[in-house]
Amino acid sequence: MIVKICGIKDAIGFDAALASGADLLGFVFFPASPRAVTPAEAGALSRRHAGGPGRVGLFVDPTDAAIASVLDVCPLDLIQLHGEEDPARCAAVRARFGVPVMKALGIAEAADLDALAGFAPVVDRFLLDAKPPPGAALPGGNAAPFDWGLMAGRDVPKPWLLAGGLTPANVAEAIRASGAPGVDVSSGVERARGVKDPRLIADFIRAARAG
Ligand SMILES: O=C(O)c1ccccc1NCC(=O)[C@H](O)[C@H](O)COP(=O)(O)O
Repeated sequence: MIVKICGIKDAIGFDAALASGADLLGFVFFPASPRAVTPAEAGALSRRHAGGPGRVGLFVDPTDAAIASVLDVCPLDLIQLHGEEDPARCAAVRARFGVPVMKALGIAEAADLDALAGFAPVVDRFLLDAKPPPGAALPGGNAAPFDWGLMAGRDVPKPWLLAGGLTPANVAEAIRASGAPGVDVSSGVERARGVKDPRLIADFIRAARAG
């Protein structure tokens, strides 16, 4: 069970995710987010510990220059594309930077899963998330779940993470209902928007692994 803790922006969150055994840590490079970090801040956090969890850089329709400005100071193990990037853009990012790409797709109904086939040849992972609720200011990180049953028995063509509204209380059921091989969380391990809670991070990872 792969666990990604997204929206790490300070040493408390970083150290808690590390201590609790997270596999992946997400840094949000989207200035409008309450979880946003600068490239330099992410680089400094990364240097707190050599090795350990994989570093994921989350971008929303980034320019090449925006990605390069992060990679200059913060090595990434995975680039998460969480905007309207199409397969050609995913392929271009992957080829230009030589970093594996995880494409986030919003899911509300079974037909949304048809998009997976077009992306599969040019990405390394999928993050399957809820679509943003109407009026949401952010394209992700909205504490909104989708119908996990849509994933039951689905053959997803690449490794994938389930996201959207997961919490320590519901993650085990979400894994059971969806068959997900990995999970991603942000809001569900926060005590206030953008503020990670070490106890909730530990509880979430324990519940995901126990499920
Ligand atoms: O978390 C953000 O602030 C964010 C901003 C812009 C695009 C995506 C964002 N988050 C994406 C994630 O990977 C979240 O972890 C995922 O959407 C789940 O979020 P949550 O429902 O809050 O657990």
